[in-house]
Amino acid sequence: MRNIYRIITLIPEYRFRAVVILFTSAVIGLGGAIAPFIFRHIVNILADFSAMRIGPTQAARDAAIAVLGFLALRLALVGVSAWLEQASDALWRNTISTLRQRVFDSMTSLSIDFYGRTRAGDIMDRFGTVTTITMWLFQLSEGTLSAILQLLFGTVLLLFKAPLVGLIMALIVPLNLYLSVAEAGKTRSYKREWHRLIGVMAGLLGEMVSQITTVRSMAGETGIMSRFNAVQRHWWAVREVEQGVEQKSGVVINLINAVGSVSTVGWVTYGALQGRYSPGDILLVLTLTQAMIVSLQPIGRLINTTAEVDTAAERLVALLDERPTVTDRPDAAELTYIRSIAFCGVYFRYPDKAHNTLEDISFEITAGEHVALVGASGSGKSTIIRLLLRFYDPQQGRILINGQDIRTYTQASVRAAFGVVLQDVALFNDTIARNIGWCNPKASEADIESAARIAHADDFIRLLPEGYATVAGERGVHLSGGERQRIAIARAVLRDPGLVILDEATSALDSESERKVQDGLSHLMAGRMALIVAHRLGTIRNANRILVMNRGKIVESGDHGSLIAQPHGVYARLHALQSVL
Ligand SMILES: Nc1ncnc2c1ncn2[C@@H]1O[C@H](COP(=O)(O)OP(=O)(O)OP(=O)(O)O)[C@@H](O)[C@H]1O
Repeated sequence: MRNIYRIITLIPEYRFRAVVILFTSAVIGLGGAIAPFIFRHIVNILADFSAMRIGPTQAARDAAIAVLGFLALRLALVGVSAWLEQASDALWRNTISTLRQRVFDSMTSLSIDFYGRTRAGDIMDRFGTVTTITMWLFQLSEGTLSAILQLLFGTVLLLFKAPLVGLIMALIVPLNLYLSVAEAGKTRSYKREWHRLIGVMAGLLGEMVSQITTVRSMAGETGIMSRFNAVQRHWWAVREVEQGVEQKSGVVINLINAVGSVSTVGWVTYGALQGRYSPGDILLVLTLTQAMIVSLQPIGRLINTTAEVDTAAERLVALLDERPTVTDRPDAAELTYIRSIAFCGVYFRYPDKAHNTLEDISFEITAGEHVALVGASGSGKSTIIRLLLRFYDPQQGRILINGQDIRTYTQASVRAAFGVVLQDVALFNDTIARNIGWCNPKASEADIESAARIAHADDFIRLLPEGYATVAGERGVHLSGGERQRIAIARAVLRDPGLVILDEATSALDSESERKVQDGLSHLMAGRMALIVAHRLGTIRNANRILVMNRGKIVESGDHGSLIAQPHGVYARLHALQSVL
């Protein structure tokens, strides 16, 4: 219950309404428990009438009053139940939406390293448990408390009316609860394991769907299917063992209840033959004990589901307990403009790596300057950009913006001041217009179209079936690599950034597309500071400074002319190689 309790503490605002619903459902349950007393009263009236202890008029009047009382009770229960159903559903909608929102907010605030080590499918699976948990909470609030109260009430009443029957029930009820709790304890580790396996399966499915082109093109379906089947078989085996434990405990509980049920019927019948009970009493005791035994079963099942829901909640709590590794200082200021950027002796190691990815990186970009990063694959160029975007903080050294440590500014304002065009352009399943303006909600249609014109995207957008209203992304129109890049450039233009960050696409575009992309980029970068990760040296000839990287270090620095003049330099070698190609 620890994890479910943690989840409940996340939504304290609904506590009062939940208590009212719990109380009302208890009242309904107790209302239902009054019925056997009315039946008892009616049977006693009929017995008195049969034995001629009362006349027909009085019997008819008393019976009519009792039936009317029963009618009033049922009508009241119908009314209160209708209110309860509506109130419970409203509360369920509120809690589920609030919890979903909290999980979503928490996911959006986590640092990038979390997404590097957690599979998307696994996150989706944990997100889905919000529904399981809230459904369970309402199952609990709707019937359980009243069932427990009925059991208590029934046992106490039986202890007075038929002490031996009461005693039997006083043993059966706690024994049932004890065995159900013990069963839940024994099966907990299995439940935890199969929930984990469901997460793994969801992860595999997510991976397969997002990488479908790679999987298809390499005929990798069999490979991924056999990985999935192996996890599925493991899940099957765990579930089978768990079911075995549950079954054993279920048989023991049912046997105890059967013995209890038969002995109460036997004892009451014996008592009646001895003349100790009136017909009404017999009916009352038998109805009560049978109702109690019947209600024990769902309570047992609920204890079992509680354990299951608690393990699901454990996975959700673990997700919610994740804290961003990169956070804003409480006194962080808003960055409103950029005058200069500087890396000063920066060392950086990825959390899961044993060695430094960047070592002693120092460089500066001042107003209007274009600085390019070149070097072999894996030399750390993109990592520099990731640090600038504050996906990670360096372990040593400082990154300065306008002479101030980057950590003195809020992350959002730093990122908002950048116009980023990365290699992989992600398009959302939305219109082209919204894809361009998605992080500038205030941008008008005219602003979006003007940005698209600067990025040389307007011409191809207008040729799409619905122009700017055409849906792109996962289920939308397919755009080529060059077109996606131009969308990304339009996005960056719209932001009017202080610094343009460009991770140049590795795959070559056709010359027409390349020219348009380059043209768009030139417009974007004109008069602005820019940091460019370059794969093709031809595109950075005019950069003010080129930083050549090798194994996490800057090994050469200068403009194209000065670097090319070093015949044994890394840049000159790279340049010679690309010229040959
Ligand atoms: N999220 C990550 N976690 C751990 N290691 C990483 C991560 N991202 C990159 N690396 C490692 O850091 C090193 C530098 O990677 P980086 O992406 O910065 O290289 P790069 O110079 O941009 O390469 P490329 O030109 O191929 O894009 C590589 O060894 C890479 O494996």
